[in-house]
Amino acid sequence: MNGQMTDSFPRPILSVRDLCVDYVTDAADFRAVDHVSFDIQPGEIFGLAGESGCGKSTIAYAVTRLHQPPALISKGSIHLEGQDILALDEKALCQWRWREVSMVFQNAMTALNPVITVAEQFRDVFRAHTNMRRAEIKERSCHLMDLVGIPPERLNDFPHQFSGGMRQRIAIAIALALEPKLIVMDEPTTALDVVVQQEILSEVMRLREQLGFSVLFITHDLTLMSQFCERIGVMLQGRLVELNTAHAISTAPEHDYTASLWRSIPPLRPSLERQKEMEVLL
Ligand SMILES: Nc1ncnc2c1ncn2[C@@H]1O[C@H](COP(=O)(O)OP(=O)(O)OP(=O)(O)O)[C@@H](O)[C@H]1O
Repeated sequence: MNGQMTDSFPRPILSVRDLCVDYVTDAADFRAVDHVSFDIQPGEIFGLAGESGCGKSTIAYAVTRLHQPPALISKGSIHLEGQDILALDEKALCQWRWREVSMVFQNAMTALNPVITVAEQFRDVFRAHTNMRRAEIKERSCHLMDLVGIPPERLNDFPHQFSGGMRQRIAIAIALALEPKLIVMDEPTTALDVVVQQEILSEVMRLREQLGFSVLFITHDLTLMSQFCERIGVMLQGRLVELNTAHAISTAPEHDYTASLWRSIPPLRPSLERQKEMEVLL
């Protein structure tokens, strides 16, 4: 497969090799992730695309070691900056999450605790992972709110007092709190309207420039993904069937399934250029 980028980047931040994840139940075993390998480079936004049920979220949970039974990693390896993630015990994992890798999921309401203020949610993360004092935590929380474009005065509000887009920005701010190397975003903007979606993703790109983190971005929306990601892996029934630059995936998909994903998106106002591309694919 193309798009490995080995020449320009000497060492990946995340390296997933030959990963297999099974759902093991009394009734049957089901292989949700089937021998998947990919790397994410420092500062790269890497996308995983594919239809519902192809195993994207299972990979997100495995990479963050948030997977729970019946999910079982039955084969392969995951390294973050050379560290073997599958070898970490629970205590090490607690230190590792947020500091090295953090997560933003689809529904911020489930990520944010509805009964405590946003300030308290920041405080929880800082208290669990740093020795920062109260004043320092407040200052850092204000800075993070500012970074994602929400007035710091709103720190004392509760999650339900914010719009869906603002809640997702707050989830991103908390994910950035300890300056992790990798942020896993699983359908982070799916529940939002397209304008807010674009705003938030532009914001993430800007923050990435500023802070240098990498992103594993998961969505079923290939159009959005191709605007946002440098490289894309396309999944089908647990397998990674194509991995390439976003440009190549959108202009010259190599796998029939990738081409069929594009065909399934109805263009609202296709440009002449796009019409020609579509004709080639069809
Ligand atoms: N707890 C579970 N027990 C058994 N099978 C599961 C479980 N969770 C997920 N699966 C199965 O694993 C496969 C991969 O699911 P996964 O959620 O990773 O897909 P996805 O690509 O993220 O889909 P979506 O975009 O709908 O979230 C699916 O076939 C799903 O039915």
